[in-house]
Amino acid sequence: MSGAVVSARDVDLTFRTNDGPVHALSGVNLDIGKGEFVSFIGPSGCGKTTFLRCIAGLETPTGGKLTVNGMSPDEARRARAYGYVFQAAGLYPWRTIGGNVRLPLEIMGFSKEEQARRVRDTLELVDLGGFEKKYPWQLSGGMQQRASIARALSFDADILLMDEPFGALDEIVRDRLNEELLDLWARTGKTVGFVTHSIPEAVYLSTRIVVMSPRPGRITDVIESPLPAERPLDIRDSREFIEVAHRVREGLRAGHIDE
Ligand SMILES: Nc1ncnc2c1ncn2[C@@H]1O[C@H](COP(=O)(O)OP(=O)(O)OP(=O)(O)O)[C@@H](O)[C@H]1O
Repeated sequence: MSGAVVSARDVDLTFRTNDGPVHALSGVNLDIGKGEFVSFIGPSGCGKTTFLRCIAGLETPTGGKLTVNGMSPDEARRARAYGYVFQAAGLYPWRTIGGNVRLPLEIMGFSKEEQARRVRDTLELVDLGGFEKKYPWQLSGGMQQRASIARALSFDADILLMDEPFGALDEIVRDRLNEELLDLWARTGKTVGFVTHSIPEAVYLSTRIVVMSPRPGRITDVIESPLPAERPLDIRDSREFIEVAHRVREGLRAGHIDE
């Protein structure tokens, strides 16, 4: 697909370790179009994080070609093409929530007025309007993760990369954040790359689900979601949802048998 936001062609990555080479990614081919929500799912060690880090220019493939917005990932990183959300919220405890969200804006040299406006707007966007002056420890785990999403959105990059952002949260909070994330995605039109271990989370959120398997890390299935854009939580009881979840599970199982 020309004009893809992310384009991967035969991407390979082998880590050299003291225990010998680790083939983390093998022959990865994938295009991610503008505005897609693409989830990566697979067992531990299948290379999900590694692939996300390659897109972010934080790891360099040892083979193949990878472009982000038509540039090398490293150029895209320097052009601030993406915001990145980690599994742990990673907020600085000595900064307020507003101060944390402001940090990338300070580093990028936005004016004081622009910083203030963007902090206010992005905190509103993640429903943390009244919490700018609070410290991270004063917020629940789910609220901290929303603040870390606000930090990744504050400079309005078109791409949002999320590495198991809700993995450490309980089921109910996770459900709510999933709903909020879908709403945010619909309102902002970002292109999202999302790593998860959870089949329901992947199926609920994604326009496409990329199933991966380990040793070597590779793509075993890519599933186009038939679900409508509008997704209330109880869509998880629908036949379409259960069918997609079933196909993901089959993909995971097939990858396992291949090992
Ligand atoms: N910097 C590194 N040096 C050496 N090996 C690495 C490095 N980073 C990752 N690996 C190895 O590459 C493989 C893929 O790791 P990766 O973290 O991408 O998997 P993952 O699918 O994200 O797993 P998890 O779900 O546990 O986070 C694993 O075998 C891992 O041990």
